[in-house]
This record gives sequence, C-alpha cells and structure tokens, in this order.
Amino acid sequence: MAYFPLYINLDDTKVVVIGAGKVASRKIKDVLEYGAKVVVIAPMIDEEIEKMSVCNDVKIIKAEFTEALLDEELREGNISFVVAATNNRDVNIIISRYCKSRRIPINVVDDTELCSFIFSSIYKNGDIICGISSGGKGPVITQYIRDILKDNLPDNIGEIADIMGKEREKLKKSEPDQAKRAVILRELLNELINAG
Ligand SMILES: C[C@@]1(CC(=O)O)c2cc3[nH]c(cc4nc(cc5[nH]c(cc(n2)[C@H]1CCC(=O)O)[C@@](C)(CC(=O)O)[C@@H]5CCC(=O)O)C(CC(=O)O)=C4CCC(=O)O)c(CCC(=O)O)c3CC(=O)O
Ligand SMILES: NC(=O)C1=CN([C@@H]2O[C@H](COP(=O)(O)OP(=O)(O)OC[C@H]3O[C@@H](n4cnc5c(N)ncnc54)[C@H](O)[C@@H]3O)[C@@H](O)[C@H]2O)C=CC1
Repeated sequence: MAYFPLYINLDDTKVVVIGAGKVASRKIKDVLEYGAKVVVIAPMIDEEIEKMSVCNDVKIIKAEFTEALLDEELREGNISFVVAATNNRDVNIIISRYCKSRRIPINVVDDTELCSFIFSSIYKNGDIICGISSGGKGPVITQYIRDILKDNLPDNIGEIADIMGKEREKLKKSEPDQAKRAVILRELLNELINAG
C-alpha cells in the first residue's frame, strides 16, 4: 500500500534521533530546518552533528540506547517522532517496538517494516514543499523527480506563493463568492508566473 503524505508542524517540538552517524546527520539537518528541537542519543557522534550541537536546538546524550533514556525524554515532554538510525539492527528493532507500543511515530532507517512513517525527498522553495516518496523503492528515483521539479518550477515560486497568500486573505474579505475568488486567483497566478 502506498504511503499517505502528511505535512506536520515541527516548530518547537522535540524529535529524538538514536544513532549519530551519516544518516542521522542528514535527518537532523532536515528537521532543524523546520524548527524542531533535536535530542541525539549515541555513543559515537558524527563530526557534523557535533558542529550542529553548538546551536541550542541540538542536545547530545553520549550513551548507548536504553529504554530508560527514552522514558526520561517522554517525562520531560511530548516527542513528535523518533528516528532509529543506529547501525545495529537489534537495537533498531527494540526502539521500533518501544515507540509502536506507545504510539510514538517511528522511522527506522534500515527497515521500512519497522517504520510507522518514512522520510521523503524534499523540494523546498519558501513555503512550497513537495515531499516525494517511492514507498521505499529507492531514493535514487525520488531524487530524480525532485530534480525535475527544481529544474522546471520558477525559481521564485516560493515568493509567488507568499504574494498569492496575501492576496487570497484580502479577497476573502472583498469577494464573497468563492468560485469568483478562485478565478481571480488563477488569473493572478498566471500573471505572476508570466512576469518571471
Ligand atoms: C524507506 C526509507 C526509510 C527512511 O529513511 O525514512 C529509506 C531506507 C533506506 N535507504 C537506503 C539507502 C539510501 N538512502 C539514500 C537517501 C535517502 N533516503 C531517503 C529516504 C528513505 N530511505 C525512506 C524511503 C524513501 C522512499 O520513499 O523512497 C531520503 C529520501 C530522505 C532521507 O533519508 O532524508 C534520502 C534522500 C534525500 C534526498 O532527497 O537527497 C541514499 C542515497 C544518498 O545517500 O544519496 C541511499 C543509498 C542508495 C540506495 O541504496 O538506494 C537504504 C539501504 C541501506 C543499506 O543498503 O545499508 C534503506 C533501507 C532499505 O531500503 O531497506
Ligand atoms: N534510510 C536511509 O536513508 C539510509 C539508511 N542506511 C542505513 O542506516 C544505518 C546507519 O548508517 P550510518 O549513519 O552510515 O552508520 P554509522 O556507522 O555512520 O553510524 C551509526 C551510529 O549508530 C550509533 N550506535 C550504534 N549502536 C548504538 C546503540 N546501541 N545505541 C545508540 N546508538 C548506537 C553509533 O554510535 C553511530 O553514531 C545503517 O544500518 C545503514 O544500512 C544507510 C544509508 C541510507
């Protein structure tokens, strides 16, 4: 079954990443861009993650995973989701079970079956976000599609979206007919795109 795309607000919420190698580093960089606060648990920390931890949004716990550490994080506050990114399959399985039994969304980087959600390739331009998934069939495909979007969408599509958003708010007050609003907005979009 294909995965359903959701867009969640991570701003100021806690994401726990267990394992701190190259894959963890990529995922941490991604979620920081969306305002998450990250707690990293691992005995060995990749240099890139050490660098990221100088900002207040990354806390490092230099230790092997234990359930008690996650219990403690939960006691301190809600967790948006957990990423199990260790290179030890047995540990990843334990983390997946822990999270699933508590209904905490879980991503396990080495096994789709252990995940309750997966990451996508992201095209981002301002607030325009396209998450592309192949359902785990291969990031090479999703990266290919992401690059097609990047090469073909106007570079200013994020700015265009900002303008459209403001105009839409104004129109909601001045034009009561929703169908007419949609026509006006489509025309405006065409104008903005053609203006380049
Ligand atoms: C299921 C999923 C779970 C998840 O991680 O969420 C998963 C799983 C696995 N990835 C593996 C390998 C690689 N992953 C990448 C890259 C990315 N992988 C990402 C997502 C996902 N990877 C989820 C499904 C996404 C989908 O729907 O297709 C991206 C999109 C997002 C992100 O991770 O941030 C990010 C691209 C970011 C960007 O857009 O640039 C590269 C390429 C590279 O590094 O450039 C390689 C090497 C090439 C290759 O193997 O294809 C392996 C084998 C490990 C091994 O062999 O040991 C597994 C395990 C397995 O397949 O069982
Ligand atoms: N989903 C994806 O996009 C991809 C997934 N992978 C898979 O991801 C996994 C991790 O890959 P890398 O980051 O390259 O590995 P890595 O070897 O660079 O890092 C592994 C990390 O796990 C930590 N770790 C090991 N045992 C631990 C424990 N008991 N508790 C807490 N942390 C522990 C280590 O300290 C280290 O920080 C591999 O299994 C690999 O097959 C690899 C490429 C892409």
